[in-house]
Amino acid sequence: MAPRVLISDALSPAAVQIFRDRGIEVDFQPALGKDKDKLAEIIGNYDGLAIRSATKVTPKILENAKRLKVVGRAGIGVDNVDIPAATAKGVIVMNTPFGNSITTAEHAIAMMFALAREIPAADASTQAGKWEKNRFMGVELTAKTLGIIGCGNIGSIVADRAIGLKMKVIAFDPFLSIERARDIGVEKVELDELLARADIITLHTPLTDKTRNVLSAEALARTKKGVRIINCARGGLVDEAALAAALDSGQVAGAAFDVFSTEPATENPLFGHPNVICTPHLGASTTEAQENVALQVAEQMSDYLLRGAISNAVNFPSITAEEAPRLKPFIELAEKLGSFAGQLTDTDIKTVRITYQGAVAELKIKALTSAAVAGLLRPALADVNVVSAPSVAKERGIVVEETTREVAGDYESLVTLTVVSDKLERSISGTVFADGRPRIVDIKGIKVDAEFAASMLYVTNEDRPGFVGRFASLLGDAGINIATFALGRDRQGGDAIALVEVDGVVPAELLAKVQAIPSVKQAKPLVF
Ligand SMILES: NC(=O)C1=CN([C@@H]2O[C@H](COP(=O)(O)OP(=O)(O)OC[C@H]3O[C@@H](n4cnc5c(N)ncnc54)[C@H](O)[C@@H]3O)[C@@H](O)[C@H]2O)C=CC1
Ligand SMILES: O=C(O)CCC(=O)C(=O)O
Repeated sequence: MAPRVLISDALSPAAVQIFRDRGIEVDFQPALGKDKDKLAEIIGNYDGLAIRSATKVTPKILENAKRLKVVGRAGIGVDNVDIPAATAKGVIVMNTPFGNSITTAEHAIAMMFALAREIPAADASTQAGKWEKNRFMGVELTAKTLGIIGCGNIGSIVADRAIGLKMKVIAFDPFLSIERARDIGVEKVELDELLARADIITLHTPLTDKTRNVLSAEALARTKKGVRIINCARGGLVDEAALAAALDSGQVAGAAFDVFSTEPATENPLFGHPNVICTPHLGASTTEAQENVALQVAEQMSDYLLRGAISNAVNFPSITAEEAPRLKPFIELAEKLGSFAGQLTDTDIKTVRITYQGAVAELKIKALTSAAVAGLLRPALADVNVVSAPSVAKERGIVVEETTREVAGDYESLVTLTVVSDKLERSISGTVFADGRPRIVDIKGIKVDAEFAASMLYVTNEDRPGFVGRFASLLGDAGINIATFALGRDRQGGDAIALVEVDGVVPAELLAKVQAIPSVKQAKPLVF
């Protein structure tokens, strides 16, 4: 069945075409994002959801999204998606981190000019027939200092354009290296210095606990008198009420805002102030940017739904379309090793250690580790998956450690999963043979060679004569056919294991009889 995608915001129709060309069924309902009840009602029919900013992907929507695999944000900010809730449900969330950066930077520059020359007010006055030539006296931008808070993709494009306008650019961004600052021609400063020196401040950070109200009443009081402030990033970065007061007092000469603490913004402390310019979150609204992000999100979502390739996911490592087929058998191996250990472990798991040896060490091991942890947890938590597994493990206090060793041993690739609980430490190793099928090659240091089969019986016993005969005849008497039989032991007369593939489910009475064989220590049915 072809995957189905819902577009619930006003994306460029270019996205619809991409989905159709790739053989994905698509429903384009650009106004649906505003109707959360209707969205909750129909989301269960879709594998993918493509959005801009109007759709809020809440826990309630996700609760109903039974087959949803991916949310694609045609844009940068994913603050309208509950990422922890999506991750917990195993839904990949991807964005398009560069497609609208130039356009948004241009909007900030446009806002800067509009503020410097009071263009909106002058326009309104002129068109009202007033010809108030003496009312509007602007400021020149050349040689002024622009303070950028958040100098990432958009901030650095703004810096580039401002340098072209012969402005001096200073930036506050704790993650901006001195080298990068030098390369892009900005002076890296601390926030206090930026506040004290900037003639114009423009914000380009995401909204986080650290950036919320970065321009608070107290910060605004430390700005240069007559500063102008631009926010084309996220509402909530500036304390709007404090800014309105600073505009009233003349501490701030003007403000240009594209984003507001509540959106859609129908009322706001800044509205109606003579030195304020507002736009309705138009930063990304150009034909070019919308086409870029729509095409990109549709390509990314199609690649994931059809080929398992992941790019620009905010809650999972990237996997290219080339890597996906190489990774697939190892994801299966890791998940099954995890499942093997999970089915055998009844006690609280403290630590999971996964070692990747040989060629597999060069693959995206983060994805493999997530798969192993998902397999490990699934016997206890049915709906954990590769995306949600790391956060579920963290929630349960399970430490996940991964190690890579490039040197190959007996196998070209070897994955070893060790589970540590209060009572025991258990290791199991596997590999993928040339046929692409995962194999178990070592259990607790005992060499075996077995495939993972739908129904298996795992037995540990003392290595004594007679076990195999009794065991096989018990299965035969119960009418259980043995498909494959793998044996291993650490030494003659030592610990031995049997891993048997059987047709059908192992009945409880048979299990009890196997457990009653004197040399048997443990017998456990396993399903894969
Ligand atoms: N108005 C609009 O329509 C649009 C708004 N945006 C918003 O613009 C913002 C920036 O986007 P990008 O530049 O693409 O993101 P980015 O991730 O490339 O850059 C953000 C920068 O903020 C910095 N930063 C993080 N915490 C900080 C802190 N506490 N103090 C100072 N700097 C900090 C980061 O180090 C990074 O360099 C995002 O929030 C995004 O949602 C993006 C596109 C359109
Ligand atoms: O889609 C939009 O218009 C908003 C863009 C935006 O805010 C973003 O990409 O972060």
